[in-house]
Amino acid sequence: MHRLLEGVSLVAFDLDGTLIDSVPDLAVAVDASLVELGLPVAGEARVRDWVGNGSLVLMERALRHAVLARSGEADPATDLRGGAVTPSLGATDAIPGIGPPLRSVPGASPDIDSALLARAHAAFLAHYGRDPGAHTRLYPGVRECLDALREKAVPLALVTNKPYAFIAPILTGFGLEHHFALCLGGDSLPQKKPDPAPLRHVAAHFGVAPEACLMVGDSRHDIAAGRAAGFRTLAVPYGYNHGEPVRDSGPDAVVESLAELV
Ligand SMILES: O=C(O)COP(=O)(O)O
Ligand SMILES: [Mg+2]
Repeated sequence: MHRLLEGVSLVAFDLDGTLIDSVPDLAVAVDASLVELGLPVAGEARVRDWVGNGSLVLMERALRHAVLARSGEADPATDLRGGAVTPSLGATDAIPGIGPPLRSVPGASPDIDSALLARAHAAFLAHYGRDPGAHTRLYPGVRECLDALREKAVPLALVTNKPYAFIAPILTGFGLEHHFALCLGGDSLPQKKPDPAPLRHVAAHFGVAPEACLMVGDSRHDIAAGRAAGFRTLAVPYGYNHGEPVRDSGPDAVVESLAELV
């Protein structure tokens, strides 16, 4: 058993990039949505760097990239990875929602019209919802870890920024729907990670002191939320962290596989 688990009465897991490699399905849905809007596709490698702040921000990042790509200014050095999360109203013109050819400085983030973002997000939810687990896989060590924690009778919670509606179909596909006593999606509360509110909610729900709770995740948002909530924090390095090493966020420990936890 990992030292961080000593005295722990509740474990909260992140989902995407921690338990499941969901990017193949997310990328298919992002690209199908972009095609529907007449925009260039993004591809799996880019989508991997955009996951982590929920589906609306994912589509905002995808639109920013598509607008730059369409105007021939997509720049591999452009940092859209953990980029802007506040949609702003932009001019609309040729394609509804996208402004005139961008007078952008390389690396600048174009404004995205809120109506276009709403359309793109609705398209994404429809495409992804068709079969959110089709090409999604559990990471090695995950089942072993969850089964062992269940045997130890440690209550488990799932705290993801993914919309709540997708959690059950994915967990059910892996036969893991009974492992979690509580699941929160990115739309379950007004706040999502890195805000500590979802983790505080989980700790309060089970009546466990934050010091006796462990947050396990793959991104800086999980570690920041865990720390701000007073949880212990454990990171896995194989997931999605906007292309940055999650170690840089200062988790209490890092494990290569969740099997090391138990
Ligand atoms: O939907 C996302 O952006 C990522 O979800 P996660 O919080 O499970 O990593
Ligand atoms: Mg994650």
